[in-house]
Amino acid sequence: MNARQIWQTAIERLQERVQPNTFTTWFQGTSAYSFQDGVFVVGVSSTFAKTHLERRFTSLIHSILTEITGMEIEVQFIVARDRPEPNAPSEQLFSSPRRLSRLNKARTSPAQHVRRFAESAAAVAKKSKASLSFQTLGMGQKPGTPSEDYLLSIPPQHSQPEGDILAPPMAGQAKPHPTPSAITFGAGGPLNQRYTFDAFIVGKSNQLAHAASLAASENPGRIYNPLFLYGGVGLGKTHLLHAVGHAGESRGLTVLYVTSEKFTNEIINAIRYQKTEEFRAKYRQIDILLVDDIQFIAGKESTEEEFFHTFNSLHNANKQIVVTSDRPPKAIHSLQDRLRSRFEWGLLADVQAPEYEHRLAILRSKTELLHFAVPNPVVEYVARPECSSVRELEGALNRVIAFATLRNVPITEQLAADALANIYSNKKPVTSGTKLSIIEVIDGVCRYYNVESERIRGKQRDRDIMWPRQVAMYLMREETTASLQQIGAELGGRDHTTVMHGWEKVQAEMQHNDRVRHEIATVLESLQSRSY
Ligand SMILES: Nc1ncnc2c1ncn2[C@@H]1O[C@H](COP(=O)(O)OP(=O)(O)OP(=O)(O)O)[C@@H](O)[C@H]1O
Repeated sequence: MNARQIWQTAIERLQERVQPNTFTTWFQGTSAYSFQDGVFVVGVSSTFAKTHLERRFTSLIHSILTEITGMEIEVQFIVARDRPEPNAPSEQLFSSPRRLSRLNKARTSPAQHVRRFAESAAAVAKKSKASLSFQTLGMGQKPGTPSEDYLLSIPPQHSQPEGDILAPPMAGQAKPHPTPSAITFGAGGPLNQRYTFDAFIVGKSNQLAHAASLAASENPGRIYNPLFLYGGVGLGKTHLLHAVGHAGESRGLTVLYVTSEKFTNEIINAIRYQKTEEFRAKYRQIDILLVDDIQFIAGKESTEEEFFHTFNSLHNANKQIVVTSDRPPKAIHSLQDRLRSRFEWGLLADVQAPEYEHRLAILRSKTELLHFAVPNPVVEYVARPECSSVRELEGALNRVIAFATLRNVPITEQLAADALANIYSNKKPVTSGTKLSIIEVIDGVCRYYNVESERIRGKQRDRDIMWPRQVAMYLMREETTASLQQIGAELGGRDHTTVMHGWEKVQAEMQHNDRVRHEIATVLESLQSRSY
């Protein structure tokens, strides 16, 4: 793997671990600058971005790069315009046998691996799709006392295959021009082996989604087509999507799983290199199309257009379509009506946060899968209400087990309390930064745009006040713990859908406009520097 490929993989993992808008703000426009002698240099577009990335994301990037390469990596950032010839040395890095052997020597020792896992566990505990797998403990293992083999057997994270997503170019630099032949429309993402129906624990919160997914997998294209699964983060939508895929594959059907980002990138490249026919051929020969996070195609005209035609052609041929989203179609405001109505055509099934008993059942099943004897009081402790997403629950459990392993002590409630002290207190995880209050956001936005808070809260709809108001909505949703309703109430009694619309407007602008991205980052920076 050269530096660009490593960064491409890292970017995909970062996208899974940070909020979409955080990703857009801070990681779009970054690139692999160089990778030499264990030092990975990330090219960024401004000194401001460099400072912010260094402060907030160094440890996350470090742990992801270490996962990908299997080596301890030092991360540095450089404002890309400082040096004009990025990547030149890095391309040869892994092709040189001498370098390879040097790097192999630098490979992480088991002890380092254990330490690193413990360090990164805190970061991934809150939001991680890490698929850790664990070897069965040896016979005679004392219950509740995990062996170190457990940690040493942690494989690198489930990685996406090399896709056709190009590493994003640095700001101000010409986009890389792959030759058309370099663009491939291969298979979609791989299905995660762990995400099966058998491993999915059904409770009240996901009963409908589970039953519908099972039915769709047993009668693909015949009932519930499309199947639209929606709900909050980490609640099992992707798991169900993959489970449908596994069931389809086991019947010999052609299954394609794709994230909407990958779908979008394929379309962009297909249009750019006149490969739309190839693109269409690929998508129209499949039996089951699984698209994750469909909400991200909203507002992307060509992607929506192409998806619309793909949808129609598959649906007409009775091929199964299953999509996931973080919200129902009617709440995806910038989605074309014709797509919205097609999504509503089949079955909409939501997944909610699991209630306490359901969380207990999920945790018990996870401990069984991990072959770990975790005492009941500890399972009950981990199932505490603070962990409302299953991903968080998994992270918390992994962390408790890692703590016990590292210290070579039994898993007790006290140990769980120690392991989860940061997570189960009100502190936010390192990568999320400190949460702001909605008043701080209003004050900061007013200061930045030089407008009075009464106007932000008022009824005026002039352009000069609409934008700051929408920025306030966006930042309140992202940077505070307030609900949409609370934000609306604070902003002069507005409806939660208006807040959602404001958030989407800013989000969409940030995706297409560097200047806006920078502007929002600056407002946020000013807010955070005052709140520390
Ligand atoms: N009911 C369940 N039983 C067992 N495991 C579950 C269940 N729900 C979720 N999980 C596990 O929780 C983790 C997160 O689930 P998943 O990635 O499917 O969430 P998601 O809803 O797609 O989240 P996002 O919107 O962030 O993509 C996965 O490891 C998954 O296996």
